[in-house]
Amino acid sequence: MFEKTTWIKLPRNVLVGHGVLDDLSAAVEDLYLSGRPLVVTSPTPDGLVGDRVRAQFDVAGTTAIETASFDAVERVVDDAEAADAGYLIGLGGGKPIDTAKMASDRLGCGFVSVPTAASHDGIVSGRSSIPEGDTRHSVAADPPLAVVADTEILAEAPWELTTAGCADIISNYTAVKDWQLAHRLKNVEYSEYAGALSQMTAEMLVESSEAIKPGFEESAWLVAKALVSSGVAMSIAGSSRPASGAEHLISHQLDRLVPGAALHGHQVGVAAIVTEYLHSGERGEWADIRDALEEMGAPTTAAELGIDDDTFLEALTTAHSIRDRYTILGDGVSEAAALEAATFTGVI
Ligand SMILES: NC(=O)C1=CN([C@@H]2O[C@H](COP(=O)(O)OP(=O)(O)OC[C@H]3O[C@@H](n4cnc5c(N)ncnc54)[C@H](OP(=O)(O)O)[C@@H]3O)[C@@H](O)[C@H]2O)C=CC1
Ligand SMILES: O=C(CO)COP(=O)(O)O
Ligand SMILES: [Zn+2]
Repeated sequence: MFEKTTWIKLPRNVLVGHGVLDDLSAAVEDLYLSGRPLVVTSPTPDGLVGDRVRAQFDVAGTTAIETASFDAVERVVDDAEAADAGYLIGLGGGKPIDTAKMASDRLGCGFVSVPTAASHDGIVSGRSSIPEGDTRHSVAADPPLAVVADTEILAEAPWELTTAGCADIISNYTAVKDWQLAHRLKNVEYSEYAGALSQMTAEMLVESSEAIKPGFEESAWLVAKALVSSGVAMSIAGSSRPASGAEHLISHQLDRLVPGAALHGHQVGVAAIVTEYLHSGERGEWADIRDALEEMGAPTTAAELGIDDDTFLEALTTAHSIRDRYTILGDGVSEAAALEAATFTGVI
């Protein structure tokens, strides 16, 4: 008997464009959700657009979180239960969106993603990435039922948040290579559809790089569309594999070693330069990745991340151990090989 089953969960309504925040209630109404929403946000987004969101609903309340943590998830769950909320609206960057995503999974209720920064592809994905002590849990959760990405708001956010989103997408190149490698060496299941979509998303963004400049709302639109596409690739795969390989392991390890040093997307971008070198050597495409990041104004060195060389090297040599995910890091990169890769590529 043929036993393979595919279950792909995708957002139903995706709105990307100028002023679409004011269409949030219409996008939600179209989902036939019942009950009142709890708005899950953080201080800056709440101050910027919280009232514009609340004005559209009879809200059950607002929970503002400072950091993404399991405690924050618990707080949201408690607040939602106390207020008898019917669904959650995650409003802000990755912190409140991931927290709302995981809390909605715990509550068994719907969740709507309203990003105020185009900073990474978690705004659309069915993964929640929550740090706890020394580890970072990437937990499967349902993707948002709707995504409402107002390009006017995204374009007004600090430019570095947008370049972080670009770098998160560019890192799809190396993530797909790692996934293919794991498929060949470890028989890890590989989805041609998800791999192709993820790679194409990175290619299209790089081809548009000249149009990605601060002060242009079209830039926010291009990046937001790429983030949606990358999130869909993860949904098709049922894992973050299409968008998270060795470069993400290194970034997660940096989060442990130097929490808050740099944005997620910027860290994975710099790490991707090195992992591309590990994949394809001196004449490989690592310089193309570096040039694309540079063109978009994203960091290309550890120093530009605000991270010292030794810490970067420590992350590079230890990242393989933080998660059961086979990548080009194999069972560990030696100190000498790490130094060679990072210096040859100019990352340190
Ligand atoms: N699920 C997934 O697949 C992924 C999840 N993540 C997770 O996302 C988190 C990081 O997300 P990221 O978005 O980078 O970080 P944050 O949510 O911390 O946002 C970054 C900063 O930008 C501020 N901010 C947000 N929107 C605006 C705006 N419009 N204008 C001005 N400032 C703004 C935030 O303010 P404030 O401090 O008030 O919040 C914060 O200081 C991490 O926890 C990471 O694990 C990352 C990648 C993928
Ligand atoms: O950041 C991500 C994809 O860009 C999610 O990846 P993780 O599963 O490594 O948290
Ligand atoms: Zn990422």
